[in-house]
Amino acid sequence: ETTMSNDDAPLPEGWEMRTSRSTGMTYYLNMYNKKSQWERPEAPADPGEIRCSHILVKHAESRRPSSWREENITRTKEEAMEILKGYRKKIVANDAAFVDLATKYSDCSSAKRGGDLGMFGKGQMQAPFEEEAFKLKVGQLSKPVETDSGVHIILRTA
Ligand SMILES: O=C(N[C@H](Cc1nc2ccccc2[nH]1)C(=O)O)c1cc2ccccc2s1
Repeated sequence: ETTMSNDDAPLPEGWEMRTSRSTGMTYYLNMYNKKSQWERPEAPADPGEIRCSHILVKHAESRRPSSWREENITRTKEEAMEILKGYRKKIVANDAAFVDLATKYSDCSSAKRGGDLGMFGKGQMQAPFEEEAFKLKVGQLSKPVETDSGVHIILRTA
């Protein structure tokens, strides 16, 4: 064995270890695209597409300062950030469910789907949103993210 093999370390996200039925050799399966490789992966598998929900709080400088819940949104960006941090605190403290706050308060039309945006790949969402979303592990909640639409918190669901 020339290189140090860390077979007991956990595999990076999105990979699973398999044993070849014919040779008994260990190989690695990318759970997103079902491709296999002999080499132990060093980095998370590229998910290609992920699924997220979000809570958006718009403000006066939002690209479209209007939503299903408020025809003319006048709060400042700072106020929007404070409101959103309040929601994040409740979710983290388990005082409120993400989906309930999204349904009641998100200024995105996805509020009707509990904040769910469905599956998306790179190049579909505004860059700051995409950048933060693709960093998240499944089940992880982002810090507040600013886009031209307003201020968001993102929950990766798949
Ligand atoms: O862009 C949308 N809605 C905008 C607000 C908004 N801006 C966003 C920017 C990034 C990610 C989600 C975002 N939602 C609006 O309602 O003014 C979307 C609504 C929905 C609804 C269902 C699935 C995807 C989407 S994307």
